[in-house]
Amino acid sequence: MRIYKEFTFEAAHYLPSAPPGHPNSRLHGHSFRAVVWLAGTPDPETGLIREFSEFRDALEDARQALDHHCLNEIEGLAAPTLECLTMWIWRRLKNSLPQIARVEVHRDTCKEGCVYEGEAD
Ligand SMILES: Nc1nc2c(c(=O)[nH]1)N=C([C@H](O)[C@H](O)COP(=O)(O)OP(=O)(O)OP(=O)(O)O)CN2
Ligand SMILES: [Zn+2]
Repeated sequence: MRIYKEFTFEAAHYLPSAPPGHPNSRLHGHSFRAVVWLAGTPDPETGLIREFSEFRDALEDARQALDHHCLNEIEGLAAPTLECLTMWIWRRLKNSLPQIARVEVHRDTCKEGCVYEGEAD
């Protein structure tokens, strides 16, 4: 069984891998929507996999680290693609949310996103 919670953030970035003069090589901004999934079995006494207020507090740490920042300046995000963002969020949260099972990052205005389920960890 899985539960999920979302958070959104606005951030700037540029892609160092883009050729000089390409729009992606210049600083620009996006609205992002992250969805974090936890997997587990409900505790037989509480009925909870994880209390949602604790879940929200853990996500708030990641949200504050990302929101209204230039992603390239954040340690571990020198190449701030959706792929790297999903892994960064996973690693940021795995200690506070050990049941983490899936991280999605969506860029809804561009109709694109990325899903990470811990393959590289
Ligand atoms: N595999 C990936 N490819 C690209 C990524 C990525 O994270 N993973 N990121 C980008 C850039 O961030 C680029 O800004 C996204 O551009 P694009 O998909 O063209 O989206 P829009 O320009 O339409 O977005 P707007 O917010 O409407 O400007 C490129 N490739
Ligand atoms: Zn971009």
